[in-house]
Amino acid sequence: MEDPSPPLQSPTPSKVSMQNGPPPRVRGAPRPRLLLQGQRRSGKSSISSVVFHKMPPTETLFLESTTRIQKEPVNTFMDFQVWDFPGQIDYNDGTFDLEAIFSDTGALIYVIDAQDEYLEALTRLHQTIITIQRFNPSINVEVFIHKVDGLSDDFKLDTQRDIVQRTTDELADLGFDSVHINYHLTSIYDHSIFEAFSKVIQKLLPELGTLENLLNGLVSNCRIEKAFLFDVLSKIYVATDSSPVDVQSYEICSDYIDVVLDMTEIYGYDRGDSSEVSTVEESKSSMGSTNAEDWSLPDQSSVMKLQNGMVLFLREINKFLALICIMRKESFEKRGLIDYNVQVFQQALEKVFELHR
Ligand SMILES: Nc1nc2c(ncn2[C@@H]2O[C@H](COP(=O)(O)OP(=O)(O)OP(=O)(O)O)[C@@H](O)[C@H]2O)c(=O)[nH]1
Repeated sequence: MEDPSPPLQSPTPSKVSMQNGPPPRVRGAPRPRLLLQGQRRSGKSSISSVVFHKMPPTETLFLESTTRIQKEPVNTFMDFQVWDFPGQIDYNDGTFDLEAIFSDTGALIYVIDAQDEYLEALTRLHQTIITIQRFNPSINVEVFIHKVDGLSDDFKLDTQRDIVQRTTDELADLGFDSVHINYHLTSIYDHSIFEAFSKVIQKLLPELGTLENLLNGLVSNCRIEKAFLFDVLSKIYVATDSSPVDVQSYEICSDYIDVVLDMTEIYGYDRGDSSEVSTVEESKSSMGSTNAEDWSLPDQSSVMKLQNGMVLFLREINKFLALICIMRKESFEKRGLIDYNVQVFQQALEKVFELHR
């Protein structure tokens, strides 16, 4: 990889978002809720810490066992809550208000430790799905087959096949064959956990189709190979164009965000503390701020030329979102066209979020 070229439109790269406070949201608006469940030590708290708190994976070795439900607000481009359940919890002991827990939950993320014996975890998963169906049949059920870093590729796939088969058979026997479940192979030691979370979050976005269409337009107008709209703080990708995502493209874009953030932490200039914004009692969306201050930031971008003739182009969209494109060197030569189209894309995004308020 060559040295990153200096930002084209700014003498120093900006702090993409780290310096800004939590995004403002509508007071009292419900936050989509994600439930993290699974057996003890399956890795629930580690997932939440690595994805939302930038904890280095090796430090999760020292996490203590969760003893009560941890309700954590996550303030990124979209405000939501993650509820981390202790592994040993039993809902059916009569002490829980199941309706309150499950009724307006966006997704159940059930974590299974793939390095351990998982039959008991599967029994609990099946019971949980059946319980949830009573309160919220439309919930997204996402199974993270987790800690796959220690497994060979064949073993990973065999494990996934076995889990899918047992779950499908069991639910069909109990008359729940219409429940749709998504399975993800995950590990905190690579990008797979961020990719899986991206897919979970995308399903909660009513604007997803529009965002994809906008990205498709951008990609075809500027001859971009792949474009991602990233939430900078969590490195979750909010949307991408409709060409297939290959893991390498995702990984390189995600690493690029880390590079840009690290650089801006050290060399970025202070653009003022916009955290004041969140203390002002204004009516704002929980999804993509429409506050003029957030959207009218000076354009910040960064470019990196890769050895294989490709170019990585990052453009800050607002204080939570960044667009990252992978394109051929020749396509990047039409820089004016790219800047113009990205500006149009940015304005369209602003309107989309405004409309969904
Ligand atoms: N190899 C590997 N280990 C992991 C992974 N994720 C978590 N772990 C380890 O699993 C252990 C348990 O993780 P926790 O996050 O505390 O598990 P938990 O599900 O929150 O456990 P409880 O709070 O008891 O319910 C820790 O030692 C983590 O380092 C992973 O992807 N791969």
